[in-house]
Amino acid sequence: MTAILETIGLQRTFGAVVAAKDINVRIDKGEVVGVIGSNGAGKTTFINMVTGYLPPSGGKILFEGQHIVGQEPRAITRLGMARSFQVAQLFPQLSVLENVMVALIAAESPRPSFFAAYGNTSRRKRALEILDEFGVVHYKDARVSAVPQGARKLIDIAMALVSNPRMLLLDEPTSGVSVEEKFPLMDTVMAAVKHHGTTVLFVEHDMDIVARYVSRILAFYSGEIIADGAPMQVLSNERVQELVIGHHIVPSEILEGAAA
Ligand SMILES: Nc1ncnc2c1ncn2[C@@H]1O[C@H](COP(=O)(O)OP(=O)(O)OP(=O)(O)O)[C@@H](O)[C@H]1O
Repeated sequence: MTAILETIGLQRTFGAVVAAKDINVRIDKGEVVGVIGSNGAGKTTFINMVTGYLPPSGGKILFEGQHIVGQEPRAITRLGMARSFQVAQLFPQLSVLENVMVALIAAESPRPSFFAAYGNTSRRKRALEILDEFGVVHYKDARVSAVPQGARKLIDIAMALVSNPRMLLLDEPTSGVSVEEKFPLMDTVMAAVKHHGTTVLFVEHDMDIVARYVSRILAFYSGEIIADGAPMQVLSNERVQELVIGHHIVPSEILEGAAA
């Protein structure tokens, strides 16, 4: 079976800092992969390279078997790989619906025109559909700057999914979201990606979220993947507990997190 995403010998240095050291990963269609690691471990560097925002210093990246190193981020989006950012990338002065329509056009066209958003009923319909699916359609006419943080995150992720990508990368989807909002937010996102059959990879610091939503974990430390496997296996790995989580957790706590 062809992997949806494969990296071979992926490397990135910033001067003397090695942010990615020979990263070899293969992700199959339908997987939900969590990326964990302490600050500076190389998680965002990995996502930035895979989505075309940062050129690797060496190595290969294949999306559905096609080499994508050197392609622009927008070209990679059009191939079917979308992403969201740690801080939602929205136009604060535009309405929520306008933001989603801009995202749809950007995913469709090599040279998007903002004005192309208007007068196209099929795009408008699609944008409203995804806002409805994410439970935020009642904000459609609100300016993004007036929307609460949790809903803003959902809108950002809805924008990444609006073009029906086959793979979605999320950089800390629950960062800045309150404890009460984070599980409902992830439930909504996961229901949407399951419905669309989207393969997902997301960076997350919150181990409760990771334990509950992913089928596989990649643990990064100092530019390397130090563990790769099922959540139970990775979260109970001693090096991961020492270098990533910072404390010892027992398997029953992991199971509790997954079942909560
Ligand atoms: N543009 C840059 N210029 C110089 N060094 C960088 C740059 N981007 C990242 N680095 C360095 O590369 C290493 C990996 O950074 P990266 O942001 O990928 O880590 P991270 O795991 O995403 O951390 P965090 O959880 O804090 O977001 C760090 O040492 C960081 O300082």
